[in-house]
Amino acid sequence: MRKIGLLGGTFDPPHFGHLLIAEQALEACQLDEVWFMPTKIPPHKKGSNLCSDEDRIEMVKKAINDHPFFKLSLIEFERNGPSYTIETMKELTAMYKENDFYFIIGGDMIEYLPKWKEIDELLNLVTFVGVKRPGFISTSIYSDNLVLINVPQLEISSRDIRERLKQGRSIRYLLPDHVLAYIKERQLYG
Ligand SMILES: Nc1ncnc2c1ncn2[C@@H]1O[C@H](COP(=O)(O)OP(=O)(O)OP(=O)(O)O)[C@@H](O)[C@H]1O
Ligand SMILES: O=C(O)c1ccc[n+]([C@@H]2O[C@H](COP(=O)([O-])O)[C@@H](O)[C@H]2O)c1
Repeated sequence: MRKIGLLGGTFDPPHFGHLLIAEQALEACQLDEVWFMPTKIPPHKKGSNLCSDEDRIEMVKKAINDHPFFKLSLIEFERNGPSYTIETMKELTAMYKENDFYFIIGGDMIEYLPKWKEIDELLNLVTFVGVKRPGFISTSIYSDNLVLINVPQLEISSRDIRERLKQGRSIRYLLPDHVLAYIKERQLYG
């Protein structure tokens, strides 16, 4: 069996926090690859103004292109409606029977897992990898299907990056240079 990590996210824009947790999960869980999986419509961020699909996809490509084991999955762009993980996992487990899937989530998401669509069925299809974060609970009722890992803390978020850009402040060293150059070239978030 191949062990595949999945990092689902809005990636608006992708940043070093995403790359760090993917790398740490790869190592801690001895994964073969991590697939970055942008959401078409984030299920719990309805109504938010996202960058275009094309820009978010392009930025993820630029963020991961120098890593041999980071890949891009566009599976959620093939469906309409909110990108519920249960629907994605049903498709992925049917398509890749030789893979075991590990879904990586930040510590802020752990306590919201009970609210995810069809969570009990989802837990049969995937193991969650939760990245511990200070200030957020790191225990879960799903301890049988949730691996908790420690990673160095990076207080970087897409929201903060968007805010900084709106205010004309620097975002250097918060995300990869190629992503930064793309944001400037396309005049995103300004
Ligand atoms: N700095 C970070 N440390 C740990 N996990 C993170 C970090 N940033 C994002 N994540 C996790 O990565 C996944 C995808 O995150 P997402 O694309 O929503 O980015 P975000 O920075 O949380 O966005 P926003 O600020 O717009 O809410 C989520 O599971 C989130 O918890
Ligand atoms: O399926 C759900 O109910 C569900 C609820 C909230 C978040 N998710 C997934 O969690 C991942 C991170 O979400 P976000 O909004 O922080 O980018 C992304 O892949 C979402 O599709 C999934």
